[in-house]
Amino acid sequence: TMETIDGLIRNIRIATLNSQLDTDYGVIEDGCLAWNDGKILYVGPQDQSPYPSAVTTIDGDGCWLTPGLIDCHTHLVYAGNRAGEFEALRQGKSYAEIAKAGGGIRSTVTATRAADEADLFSEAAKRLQRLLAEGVTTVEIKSGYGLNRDDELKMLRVIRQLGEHFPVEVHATCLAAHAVPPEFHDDPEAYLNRVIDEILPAVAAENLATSVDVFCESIAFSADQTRRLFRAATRLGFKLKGHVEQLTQQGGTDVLCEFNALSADHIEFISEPQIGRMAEAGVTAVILPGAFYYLGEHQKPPIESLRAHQVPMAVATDQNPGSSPLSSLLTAANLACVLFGMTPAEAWSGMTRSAAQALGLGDRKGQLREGFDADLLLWDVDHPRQIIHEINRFRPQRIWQAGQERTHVKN
Ligand SMILES: O=C(O)CC[C@@H]1NC(=O)NC1=O
Ligand SMILES: [Fe+3]
Repeated sequence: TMETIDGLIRNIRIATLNSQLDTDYGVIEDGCLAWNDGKILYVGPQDQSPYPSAVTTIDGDGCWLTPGLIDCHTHLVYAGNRAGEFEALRQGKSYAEIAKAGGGIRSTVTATRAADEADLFSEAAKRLQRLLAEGVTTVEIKSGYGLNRDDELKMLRVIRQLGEHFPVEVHATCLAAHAVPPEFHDDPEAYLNRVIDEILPAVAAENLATSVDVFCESIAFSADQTRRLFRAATRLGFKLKGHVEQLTQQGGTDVLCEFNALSADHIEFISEPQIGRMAEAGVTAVILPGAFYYLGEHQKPPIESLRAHQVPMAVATDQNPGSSPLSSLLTAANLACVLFGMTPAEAWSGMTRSAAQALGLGDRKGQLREGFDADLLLWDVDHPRQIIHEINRFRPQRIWQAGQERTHVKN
């Protein structure tokens, strides 16, 4: 007899998100899904299921089942807040002016350096729980507010602890190349040497991050400096991503394509040839409408061109205190549609299949497919598009992370 499997959900409509086309949800009506040991065994029409029952058999009562949500770009570990800049931004001061005046990233660096691991953990935990309540089952969290070896390691240890403490898969990214810290007196080259010679090796030695990221911008690091950073990061075995073409055109996207990086993030100022290179190099776009919205930017990322080149488009919160104080991935998805013209189906792909690709997880997450991780959300809606349409309205009825149901997540 078939040994009993862990779980089975029946009487459901399923949005598998398993078609490479962003235009549809990969819908299965009258479906069921079975899992064992945290992996999906069967997903398909109920009347073809080889599994009649399981240890846990659930009647989905006609609800929709989707993959768990993936927030593939956050800076949610930091101390303090930047509410004081809110008025200045609204009065027309630019993000770059605030940064040049010693505000911006540097003020969060000061607060984060002064905080200990316990404080950083407890502050970040509150923000992470907001994402978990929406059904986020995988999250990427960056360092980048330490900007020296000890404080970058401190941040990355907190990021690891968050993954150990909460029912979510955390992927850590080292963003030591986020800004030039005050002690380097605006000398990016000197600080970059410190990142390459001291910080990245220490992070690799403790295995505290799988990817390296960079802020390639007029107020941070150039394309050539990005190339130098990526050479070192590649030698140390890191995967690569970058904040590129966010406020100006710096050529960062070209460097990402040279290195077949995982993702190009922001890309409001990307050019048509750069999009073509992304398609050839298999680089995923990460669309971050929270920063565009909060900073009052005007240049939108070229969604139509990305769509025409079939570049996968992820959507993420970019949760950070200075440019995107947004702790809702569903709101980010709504903004991507309303501000940038993404469709709800593209936004759903952006929070699942394409977000997995942006983290190099496209072979096991972001779709309801046999052999993939059993990260599942059950929603009481008539169609998944409602979840993107109504702002801050819906939460999953039930959440499974690697086949384990989350019993409670404080909202
Ligand atoms: O302002 C902050 O604290 C982070 C800003 C954030 N980092 C980056 O590279 N681009 C951004 O918008
Ligand atoms: Fe960011």
